[in-house]
Amino acid sequence: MKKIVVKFGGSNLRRPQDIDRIVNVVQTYKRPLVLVVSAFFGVTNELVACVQAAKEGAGTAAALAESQSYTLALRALKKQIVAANISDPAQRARTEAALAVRLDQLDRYLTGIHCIGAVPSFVNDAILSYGERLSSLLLTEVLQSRGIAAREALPEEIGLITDGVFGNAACDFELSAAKVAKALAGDGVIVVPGFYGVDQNGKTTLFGRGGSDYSAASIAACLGAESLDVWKDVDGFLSADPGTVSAPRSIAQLNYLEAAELSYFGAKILHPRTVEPLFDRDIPIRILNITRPERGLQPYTIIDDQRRVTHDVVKSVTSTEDVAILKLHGPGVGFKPGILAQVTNTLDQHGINIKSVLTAQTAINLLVARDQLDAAYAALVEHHLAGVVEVSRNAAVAIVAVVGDGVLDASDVGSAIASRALSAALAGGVRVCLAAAGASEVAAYMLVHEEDRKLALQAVHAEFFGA
Ligand SMILES: Nc1ncnc2c1ncn2[C@@H]1O[C@H](COP(=O)(O)OP(=O)(O)O)[C@@H](O)[C@H]1O
Ligand SMILES: N[C@@H](CC(=O)OP(=O)(O)O)C(=O)O
Repeated sequence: MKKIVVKFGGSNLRRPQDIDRIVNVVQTYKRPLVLVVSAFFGVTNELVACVQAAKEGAGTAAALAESQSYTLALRALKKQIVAANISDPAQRARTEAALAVRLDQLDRYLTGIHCIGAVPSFVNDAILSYGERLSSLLLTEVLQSRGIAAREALPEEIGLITDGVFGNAACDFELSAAKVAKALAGDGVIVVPGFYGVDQNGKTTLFGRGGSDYSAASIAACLGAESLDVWKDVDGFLSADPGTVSAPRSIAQLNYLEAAELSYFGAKILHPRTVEPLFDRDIPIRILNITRPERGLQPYTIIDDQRRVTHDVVKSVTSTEDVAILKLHGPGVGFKPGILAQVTNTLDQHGINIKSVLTAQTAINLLVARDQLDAAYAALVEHHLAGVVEVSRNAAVAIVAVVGDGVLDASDVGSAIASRALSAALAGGVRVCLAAAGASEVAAYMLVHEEDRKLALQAVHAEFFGA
């Protein structure tokens, strides 16, 4: 029987008693499972803050004291969770002892960076993985205490090998697939901490923030799983971020392309690369809501390869501020051959990814991640590109995208979608800097002034889904 890979994230782990809901879900499946689990809500952010304080304090006593007070708070939180979920005193003591071993490891890493006054990338990734390492241990122990045959399997033990890029790794399927499948064979429930794999030397490499979705997708791909079931705290993929738009609609089905574009353009519900490993393996992603136990295992959203153009074409509207514009000005930059090649080579040498390129006769617009803007600007200014008279940058922008199969269709409805979105934004008073349609079959986007992001999202959502 094929396995189901089930992912529980921080949205399912907010309070100590939330573990109970997870145990109930696991029992509902009544079959062997691979669980991928994230850190408790907020824990990774705290670890990031600890590392940041260490970097800034560069080995000072104050920064060390801050780290120690954080790990003490984490110990207290874990004790609370154990007390809320394990009633047998002997097992409680055993779990606390096992957690203490892991917390001691974390303490040693944190003390180490204070001693050397620096945070090497491999240590950074190791430290940030502890939220997940604590959750997987804890969940395994709680499942065992409820009579469920469960065991923990760490990425370094099962051979989840990455390309070795610290902070933003990708899974190496050639090296991982067979080993992971073998290690995760067999009955029972196997709990794997998400968020990281290991390089070929066994060093922890993170999959980027929110990366447990991608861990789970990678494991599902290695196993040729029946499905990847992702449990969240909302009714599946929604027509917009519920934090910005009131009463967005639940989307019953998305195809892989649509889901990939939505995550790329900022829909926070899935890590941007979650769909990648599943695309050509035909493994569906099912999104379920842990706060609605009455629905059992019925998903709200299924993401698969079915390409369906709905009557209203647009399935979701999304936005992100993780973007900036780099503009190369020159009287004939759009005309001269070779400039773009030089630009991409230069940025590539500095490890900068170009999200999009829009050219005109007198300007080349490059969209890059906001945190790479300054490095990209410096690299291009330093390179002195022939024909470029000025390089300018603008970080005060946001992307708003409409996504749905058929958005760029030549039919009347499809071709009207991008202009409807743009008109709705403009009519709502949004300052639009740039618009693009055609780069993807299923998405069109516009760049707006960052202060107008919410307004734009609300106006465009209202245009397609009603106010
Ligand atoms: N289009 C969207 N559809 C559904 N949820 C969204 C969307 N955009 C943003 N979200 C947010 O994503 C959250 C779930 O994702 P996340 O917090 O990353 O879960 P987890 O931590 O479990 O991985 C929801 O609580 C919701 O606020
Ligand atoms: N805990 C990590 C990884 C992760 O994926 O978390 P979540 O599943 O809660 O998005 C983070 O916060 O980045």
